[in-house]
Parts: sequence; C-alpha cells; structure tokens
Amino acid sequence: MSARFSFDLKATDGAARTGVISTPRGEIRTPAFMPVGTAATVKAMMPESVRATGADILLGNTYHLMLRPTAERIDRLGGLHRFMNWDRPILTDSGGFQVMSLAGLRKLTERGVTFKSHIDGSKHELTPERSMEIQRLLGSDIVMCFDECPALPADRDRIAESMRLSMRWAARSRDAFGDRPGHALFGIMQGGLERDLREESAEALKAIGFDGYAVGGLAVGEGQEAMFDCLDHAPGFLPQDKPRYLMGVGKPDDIVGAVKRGIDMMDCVLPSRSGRTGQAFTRRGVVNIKNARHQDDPRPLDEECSCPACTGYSRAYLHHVFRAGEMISGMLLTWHNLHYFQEIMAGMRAAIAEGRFDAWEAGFHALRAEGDI
Ligand SMILES: C=CCOC(=O)Nc1nc2cc3[nH]c(NC)nc3cc2c(=O)[nH]1
Ligand SMILES: [Zn+2]
Repeated sequence: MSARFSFDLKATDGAARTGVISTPRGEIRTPAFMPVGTAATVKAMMPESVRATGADILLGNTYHLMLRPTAERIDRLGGLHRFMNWDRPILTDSGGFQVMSLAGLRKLTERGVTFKSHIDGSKHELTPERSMEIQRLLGSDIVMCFDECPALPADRDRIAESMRLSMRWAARSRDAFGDRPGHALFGIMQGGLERDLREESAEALKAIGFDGYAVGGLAVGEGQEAMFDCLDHAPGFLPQDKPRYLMGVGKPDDIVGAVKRGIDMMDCVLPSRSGRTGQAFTRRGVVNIKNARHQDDPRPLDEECSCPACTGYSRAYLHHVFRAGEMISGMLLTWHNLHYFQEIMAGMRAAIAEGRFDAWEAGFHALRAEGDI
C-alpha cells in the first residue's frame, strides 16, 4: 500500500503500455478493466466474487448514488468502500454523462446542470463543485472532473463549444478538489472526432495538471472504426507518465484495439449487463445461451475457462436456468463474462511486458468466429 497515488510505467510495446497504479487502497495493474458497480453493487455479484475474477478496481456512479441513497447518507455510514464491502480502489464518475443520458428535464448552463431525478422527479443540480463534494463524500480513490459529453452526431462548432465548456469545468473541478494526498483527480479530454480540438483539449488539461487523463466523448455511437481513428492520435497528446482512461469501452475487440493504441484503463457495463441477458463472451466468440441449440449441450461455455460457470455447469444447465428466469443464471453468466474480460487484460499485460503484443493480438482474433457459437 502506498500513502500516495502514483503510476509506474513498466513496459511498452508499440503504443501499448503496461504498468501499476499505486493507491493507499491497493495496486491497479494496467491495462485494467473496471467492472461497473452503479448502485453500490456490481449487479449479481458479491464483492469477493468481483475480486475473484481478477478486478483490482471498480467503478461507482455519482448520478445514481447522489439520488439514492444520497452521498451524505453513504458518508455518514463510513463511505462507499465500507458501505459496499469493497476495500480496494474505487473510481467514481462525475455524473455529467449520466445526467445527460438518464435524467429528465435538464437545463445546462455555464454554472452546471439542473435536472429532475428519473427515480422520483425531485429537482437536483450538478456543478463541478457539487460533483467534487459528492465524490469526496463517497470517498472514492479516483475522482473524475465534471464534464459535458456532446451527443453525436454534432457539428464541429457544437463540439468545440462543448469541449471548451468542459475545459472551464475541469479548471473549476481542479480548484474544488483541493489538495487530497492519496486521492487522484482525472481530467477528461473532449473534442469529438476532431484532431485539432482533441489536441486543444489535451493542452488545456495539461496546463491545469491532473493525476490521470481520460479520453471522453467516445463510445457514443461513432462506431469502432471512427473510435480507433481518434485513438490513433488522441492518447499521444496526453502525458506519457500518467494513466489514460477510456470510458464506456467495450466489446472484447474494442478493448484490445484501445490498449493497442495506448489506453491503460477502461470500464463498461457490457460484461455484466449482457450476462444478465444470457450473452456470454468467450475466446471463440459469443454464446447466446437462450438459443435452443444449447438445451442438450453438456459442454461448458468455454472448455478452457476456469470460472465457476465453466467448471461447474453445462450449457444445457445455463440454458435451462436462463429460460426459467432463475437468479443463478445472471450470477453465473456475469461471473463468467467478468472473468473472461479480466483474462483478456491479464493476457495483454503479460504480452506487452514480454514484447509480444502483436502475436497475442493475432492469436486473440484468430480464435474468434462470428455469430452464436
Ligand atoms: C465514467 C467515468 C468518468 O466519466 C465521466 O465522469 N464523464 C464522462 N463519462 C463518459 C461515459 C461514457 N460512456 C460511454 N459509452 C458507453 N461514452 C462515454 C463518455 C463519457 C464522457 O465523455 N465523460
Ligand atoms: Zn467461464
């Protein structure tokens, strides 16, 4: 355990990097995948199970927790780590993105965003200052700047105006965060798919100075090719010696392509959300367990997987409990998916450390078939 927050870059292979983020609550091996624990739980998983999949850090959502049970109540109860029984690092988002995608009746001004709760219609406000206060009350180890993620498609002027607002909010977030040893504040680069706006945003963030830098405004419907085109240059505008975090990504091949282009941290609801809908990700492709073709199949989801779902159960069983709507269905498929996502990250960390990322990537793609396997 370190008293402070630091990033040790261990090796690079092309643009890909591997390292360790040290925090007072434990180390984070990068490239890292963060399971999403939206309402103070990674859905269908006990925290010790999340750890067993190999996760070093998980993500909490400011928007959800400020509405229910409120940040003040979690603070009174000892903070989010105690509340959800996870004593390792937690990163919390700033709430900006989810307000725009979940809340009703939003009003966006230079000050921040006012909105009505999607739960009970009550009125709330998020500003850079309030977002920093909420994330402090939650006790998260990595705090995100309050930003605005423009909905795509958007014209260049709208993207530029939104990015510059986010940069003014980043400065206010930095001022409100203050000096909190052992806690990190990450800035968020915006700029859509515009190379010059991405560079302007990176320069603005570096002038303010952050413990880590996120690449925002992606995985919002632009498609993998456009996202990779942006990632071919955007991470390079950021400091080499600080972690780079790409939000909301993604499918296994999105994750591999992002790491290849210099990303160190990612989060996505896909493995947990799709697990609950019966979709299993494996090294050979996707298994839709609700498909009738699995009802007599005695084989596991993935013969080479060591997770509880694959070592203890057949596809026939998983098909049955999914069809029957049994809770164990979501538990087992979520566990398998999170285990598989962590296995991809561990494979890339080792490959980058040994200078064989390209060979690992070729092997990753060679195994995958299209469609339901
Ligand atoms: C999430 C942790 C920290 O992020 C923030 O506090 N703000 C923020 N969140 C995003 C989340 C995204 N999810 C996707 N696709 C599923 N794209 C996203 C883009 C952003 C973004 O530009 N900003
Ligand atoms: Zn498995």
